[in-house]
Amino acid sequence: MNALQATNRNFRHAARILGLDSKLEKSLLIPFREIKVECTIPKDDGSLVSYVGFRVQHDNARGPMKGGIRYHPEVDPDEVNALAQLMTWKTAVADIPYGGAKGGIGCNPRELSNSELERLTRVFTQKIHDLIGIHTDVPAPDMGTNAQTMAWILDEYSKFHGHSPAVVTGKPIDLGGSLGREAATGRGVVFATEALLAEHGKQIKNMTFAIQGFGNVGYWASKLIHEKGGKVVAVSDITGAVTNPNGIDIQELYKHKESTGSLVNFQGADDMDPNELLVHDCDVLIPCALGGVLNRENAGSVKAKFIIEAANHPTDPEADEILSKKGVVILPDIYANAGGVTVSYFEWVQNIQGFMWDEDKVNTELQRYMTRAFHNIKNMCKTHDCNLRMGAFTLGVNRVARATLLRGWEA
Ligand SMILES: NC(=O)C1=CN([C@@H]2O[C@H](COP(=O)(O)OP(=O)(O)OC[C@H]3O[C@@H](n4cnc5c(N)ncnc54)[C@H](OP(=O)(O)O)[C@@H]3O)[C@@H](O)[C@H]2O)C=CC1
Ligand SMILES: O=C(O)CCC(=O)C(=O)O
Repeated sequence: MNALQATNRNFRHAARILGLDSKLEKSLLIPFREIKVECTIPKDDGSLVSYVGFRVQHDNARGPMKGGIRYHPEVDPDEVNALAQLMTWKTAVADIPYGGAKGGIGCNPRELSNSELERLTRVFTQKIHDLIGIHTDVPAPDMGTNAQTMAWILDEYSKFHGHSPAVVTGKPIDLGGSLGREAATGRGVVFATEALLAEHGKQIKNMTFAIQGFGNVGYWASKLIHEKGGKVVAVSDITGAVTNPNGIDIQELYKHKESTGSLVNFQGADDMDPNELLVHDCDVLIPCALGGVLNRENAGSVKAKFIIEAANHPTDPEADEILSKKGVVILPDIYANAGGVTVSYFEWVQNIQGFMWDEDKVNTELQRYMTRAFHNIKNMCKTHDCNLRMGAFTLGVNRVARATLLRGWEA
């Protein structure tokens, strides 16, 4: 089952629980608009290379569509569709006034120079500039993209539409980015973890964590967990994995990766097989990289008691079933990683107001939104006697369904 089939299945399950009308269900599932563009750029050596870029705008019943842009070799239309749909439910779970979208380019950013990445981003923006906008669709970073990518989109978009900082979020502070946005997804993951653990009479301090991915989300989540006294006993990235049963010093590991480009051969930990990361002995597993990493092959061997889905759709439905039978508690992506889009919303609000918040205000508001969403999900779990994933899906789908019905269908 691919990402789209899995996401559709979860949506349909939620629609059944909510007793949605079948026509409304169908209309919520079909994307508002799917964009596919060809992007040809000259490489640094003068040769031409073509890439395919996608933007799927899933739903706008609750507000402008919102979601990241991913640069990764495995980007495909079904995955972007699934990720766009997840954004619709995520923004509704977080109760921010947005719909959902996602974009991506099938490329390997590691194999492109900075100037090639800039040309590719500008060509992609030229192709989609009339379909995105402050009140229509607002992109942000995702895997393989960052604040610099957003700066190029902002600059290219502004050539057509005038200076428009609110057209993207996750941009550099000097161009109107928000304090706290870079750390926001990881910080939100930590607030979500704290809310979940508190329900189980536990806290981060002294619990053990295994973290897959050491990019934006993985780095910030592991750094903040380490600062709160949690023991990060294993970390992996695309280059390998390291482990230390006494806890890894995350800042030292970060410096090591900065200087060597890799996690391996770090003095403060032992190298380990990266395939072992997801089944490593720990209390809490946090996937922060690719989708579909937990599947029927490895789910039975997972030792963690809690899984926090910082990545999007890291658990496929078969793994979901195996893990819940084992009693593993899964905090779903559409809630666990919503801190990023929540602070993106704060950034957009600041741009529109022309007023900058200090970082404490951003973090305090983020915690309030994450805690409120957790309690709303728990209420749905009680009402519908369902797990946290269905609690989050029913919460999000119900909000979008209500907004859609209120708008009405008259042509
Ligand atoms: N950025 C954000 O605000 C948000 C991101 N997310 C989700 O979080 C996840 C991570 O995104 P983000 O941190 O932004 O992306 P980044 O590109 O910053 O980091 C991705 C990380 O995953 C690692 N990685 C890639 N492939 C593998 C692999 N096969 N095994 C182990 N590690 C791997 C990369 O390794 P290396 O460092 O070696 O390249 C990198 O450390 C994605 O699923 C994304 O959709 C969700 C909400 C918001
Ligand atoms: O910050 C945003 O707008 C979107 C972040 C994102 O792509 C995600 O939550 O998956």
